[in-house]
Amino acid sequence: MKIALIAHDKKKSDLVQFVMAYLPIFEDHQLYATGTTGLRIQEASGLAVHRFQSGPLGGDQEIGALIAKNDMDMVIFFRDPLTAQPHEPDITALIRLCDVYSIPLATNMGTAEILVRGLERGDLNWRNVIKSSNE
Ligand SMILES: O=C(CO)COP(=O)(O)O
Repeated sequence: MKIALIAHDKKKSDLVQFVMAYLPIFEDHQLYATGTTGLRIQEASGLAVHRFQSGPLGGDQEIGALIAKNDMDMVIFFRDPLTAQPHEPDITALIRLCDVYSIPLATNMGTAEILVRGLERGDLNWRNVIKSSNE
């Protein structure tokens, strides 16, 4: 599965810890991230992460483009709800696209735990069915 990992600055350490906690699961999947988040995850975990632009420079939109092509299976986006972001429209657009394409989206660690455990159990295998029917 293709998983997008994104975190705002005050949530980056949480996301890195989350990835480390579930390393054996994340190792089995293709990881994508916005620029700075991806760098932090790569440095901490040694995992290969495809990095897009930093969020304020268009990274959220690049991930959104993959979602619009139904080419992203899960988004884990640790948002900071207490800090204004200069690229708020991009963030809203990314979340909207997840809803348009029914892409599982976690915006906090509590939901991310459920998604990742579900991923391990095979709860997201329906994504393979959708992708093969689109080919
Ligand atoms: O701003 C972001 C998401 O909206 C994250 O971008 P960075 O991972 O580059 O900090």
